[in-house]
Amino acid sequence: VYVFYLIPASCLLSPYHTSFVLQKEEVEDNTDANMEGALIARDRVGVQDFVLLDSHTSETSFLNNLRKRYQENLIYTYIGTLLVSVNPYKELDIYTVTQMQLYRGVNFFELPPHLYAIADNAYRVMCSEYNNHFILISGESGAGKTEASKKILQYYAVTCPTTEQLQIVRDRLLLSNPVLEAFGNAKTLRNDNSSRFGKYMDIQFDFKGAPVGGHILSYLIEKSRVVHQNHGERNFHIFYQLLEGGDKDLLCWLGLERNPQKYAYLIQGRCAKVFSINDKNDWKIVRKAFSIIDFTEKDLEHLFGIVASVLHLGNIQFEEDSNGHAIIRNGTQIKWISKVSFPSQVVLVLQVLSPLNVDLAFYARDAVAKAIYGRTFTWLVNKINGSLANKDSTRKTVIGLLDIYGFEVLDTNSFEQFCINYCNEKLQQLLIEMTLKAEQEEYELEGIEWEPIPYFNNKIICDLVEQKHKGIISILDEECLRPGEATDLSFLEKLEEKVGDHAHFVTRKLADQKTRKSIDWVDFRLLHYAGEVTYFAKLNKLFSMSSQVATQFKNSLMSLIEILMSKEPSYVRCIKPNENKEPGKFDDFLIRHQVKYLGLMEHLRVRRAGFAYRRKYELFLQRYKSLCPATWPHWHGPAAEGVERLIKHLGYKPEEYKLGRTKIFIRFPKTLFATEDAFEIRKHLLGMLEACWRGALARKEAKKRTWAVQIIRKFINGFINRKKPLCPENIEFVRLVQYKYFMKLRDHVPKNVLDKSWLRPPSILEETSEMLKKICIRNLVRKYCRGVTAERKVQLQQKVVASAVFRGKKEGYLQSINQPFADTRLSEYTPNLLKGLCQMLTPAPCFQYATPVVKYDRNGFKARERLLVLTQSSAYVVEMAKIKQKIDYATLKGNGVNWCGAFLPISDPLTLPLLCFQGDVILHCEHIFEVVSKLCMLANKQNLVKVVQGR
Ligand SMILES: Nc1ncnc2c1ncn2[C@@H]1O[C@H](COP(=O)(O)OP(=O)(O)OP(=O)(O)O)[C@@H](O)[C@H]1O
Repeated sequence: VYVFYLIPASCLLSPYHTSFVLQKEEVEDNTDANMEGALIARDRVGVQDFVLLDSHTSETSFLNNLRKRYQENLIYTYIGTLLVSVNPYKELDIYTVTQMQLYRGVNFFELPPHLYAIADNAYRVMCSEYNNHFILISGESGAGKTEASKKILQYYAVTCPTTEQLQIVRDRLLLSNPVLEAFGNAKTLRNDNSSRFGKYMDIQFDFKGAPVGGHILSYLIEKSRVVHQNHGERNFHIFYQLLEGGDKDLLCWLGLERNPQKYAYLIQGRCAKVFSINDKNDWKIVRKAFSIIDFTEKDLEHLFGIVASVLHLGNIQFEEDSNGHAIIRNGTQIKWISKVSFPSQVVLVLQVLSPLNVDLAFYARDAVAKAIYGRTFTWLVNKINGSLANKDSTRKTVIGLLDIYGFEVLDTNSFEQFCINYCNEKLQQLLIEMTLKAEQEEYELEGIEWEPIPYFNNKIICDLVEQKHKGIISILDEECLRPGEATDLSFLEKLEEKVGDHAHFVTRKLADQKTRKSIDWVDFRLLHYAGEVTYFAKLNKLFSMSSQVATQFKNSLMSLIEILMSKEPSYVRCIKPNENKEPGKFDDFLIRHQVKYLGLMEHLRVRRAGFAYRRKYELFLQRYKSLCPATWPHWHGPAAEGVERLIKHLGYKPEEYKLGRTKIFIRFPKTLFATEDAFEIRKHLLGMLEACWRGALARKEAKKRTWAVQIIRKFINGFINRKKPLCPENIEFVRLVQYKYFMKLRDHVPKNVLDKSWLRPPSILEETSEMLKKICIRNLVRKYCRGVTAERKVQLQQKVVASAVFRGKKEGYLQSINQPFADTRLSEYTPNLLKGLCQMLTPAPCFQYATPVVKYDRNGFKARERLLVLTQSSAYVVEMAKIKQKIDYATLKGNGVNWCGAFLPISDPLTLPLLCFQGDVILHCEHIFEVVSKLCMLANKQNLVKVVQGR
């Protein structure tokens, strides 16, 4: 089938050939096309893109569409180029390598929504425009963010070009995940493998689009989990993995016991066995991953030493001495800590005697444990970055994957929720700016007048949180740094004083009568873009630390936003369908809540405010051209004009669309749906006609020649044999005939150069078939020539010369064809002569060939035994060791070597071949075809040979 590409462009001018090329594509992608067809057919549930929902978009219709699709296992839906994903909580067969190949390099909207389409689109644009991208994946805990980012990474690992060397990078990128998950993930009530940190990962690609390196940034690891876990939750996985999977010697060296129940930091949540977690197995995976991402045994010794130190720290108990100061009750843990963490010098912190009371001593112990773990996590990320780093300084493009906690609203929202929600507020702001910017840029690019889009800009809330001197974080800083004691009330008062008149800030004092009851005296409420959240502003000893963390977090968020701003965005919004991790259960209330907090309605409004649908003219025309006689089957002018004719024919009203430079913009989904419906009906009718035709053929085979069959056959034959397609329906049949022929031809192409068979084409394909035949034969000949050995090539060259000299001129030539020419005939020479020859040819004048001959005198009667020796430049007639005659090839002129069968010296003279040099030297030899061919080749004078027949 690939041979079809060899057809010269000029052939494509005829409509037949154009449709043949289209047909070819269908043939070539047959399997995928079928699969694609099946997929599309399956995905006719609701709308694949929310922008196509009925114009009065409500949260309810949004939810209905999401539910309808979810119940059919269609977990992905677009809002324009944003992907909404609902966690299926079960394995779906949509992540296979075949699926990856299906989405690879395919236009974004051509296939049903999928993560792979998002990944592929970012990758393709990156490769073609050589720019940077990021994919922002957000959603609440358990919604499927981490799974999504892993699937995208796998997609790149499978579909991007790679070399053996690059496979190491690829493996490191993939295997950094289990290590980070071991140290940064934990079982929570909402998710058995919950990421307790925000992650941004850059994948770097070289100019060929191969992944060559990476870099990870981590945000806000939840350190508090190290010392405390809520009921039913666990500490970070690594602690359990080490205890369950670590071998006996390692645990012994670390002073650890296998039973997690022995460690105070591991039993806070009283979490029973988790069935979805296999710590022992995960330990093996993590250990293997460590070796691939370049961790040495020394690194691991330090790392596990620190993990063990944290566990020992948690078991330290204090008691009061006579001065009311805390003293350590039992020194065992300290000894172990000093042993296993010695290389990291963690122990120094603890060995300082500190005059604290018991409460503060416990607090300090936990603070140290958290700090150690936090720093270890940062070290781990840096170390992984070292192994992913690409040292080569050539320019790379990147795709960043941002897996970050979504908006969080709990019963009690503390400082942590404040940071998380602030982060989401910033990311929403980024999304608005980038979407609107992109929208505006597209309008400008397309030459369409900018229409203001009504939307809520959440910049006002971001400012409320982060503005210098006036924002909540600055006020928190000031309050903690000022002299005197800061309390929750003094902080709240400061807030009321500085931001009290802000429309998105409320406290109990500022609230109206109705809302006052719902806010406590120590609370403040922010009206986020996604909804209201009431924060608990209780100040405690941790507060001053929170202030530093908030500022740090603000700064790292600013630099993250800067990183993202320089890249092209793609968005994935993950939704958790129910609280019980149950497949198939769609909890309306919970999902409505997320739709709101993920800002999906807001995004939809922004996306729909202008035009619901836009598509390149070529693609639009390609899909709908069959709906207008002027554009079907082929439109030969510019696509934009074709689309104009098409929509005029379809009766589009001016307010329903706009025509840009390269795209058509359709304002309302209903306009598009009407077009799509018409297209479907048309396709259906064509399908029926085709089925009818196929049925007729089948009946023909069964020899049931009914009246209907005959009519249809007549009809088909009529236009197949006609040179021009008359109407759109005809062309469908022509394409079918072409398809059938090419499919059959594919199985019947000649297998070798001697195979002369060729499938007879229908008359409309004669010209194409002739070209294909020529191409095919040329290819077979080329293939044959490539398989010829050097020796065989020399033989063939000699045979070609022999043919040129003797074919049709000399009897016996045809019989000799299959006898190979010898390299030389010296073996037939007598030993005495051979000896003489060796003497004579010292030094050798580039000896090429020798054969015994019989020399006759000019009268042709006296015969003498001689040797004919051919060298590079001359022929010698040799007797014993004496050169009797030397004939330079250069001296041979017209009729230089004549052939004659005239002499009759020996028993059956008519068959005896004689060689005559310019009439002077007359030789008789057995292998005349061989001798003359070699002579001609050496003398390079094949045209001087004359074959003389008769006397
Ligand atoms: N596409 C999917 N197919 C099948 N199961 C999935 C898919 N996405 C998520 N899950 C299931 O849901 C669980 C939670 O997903 P995941 O850990 O990705 O959530 P998350 O949004 O990253 O949560 P967190 O914020 O707590 O880290 C997974 O362990 C897996 O069992």
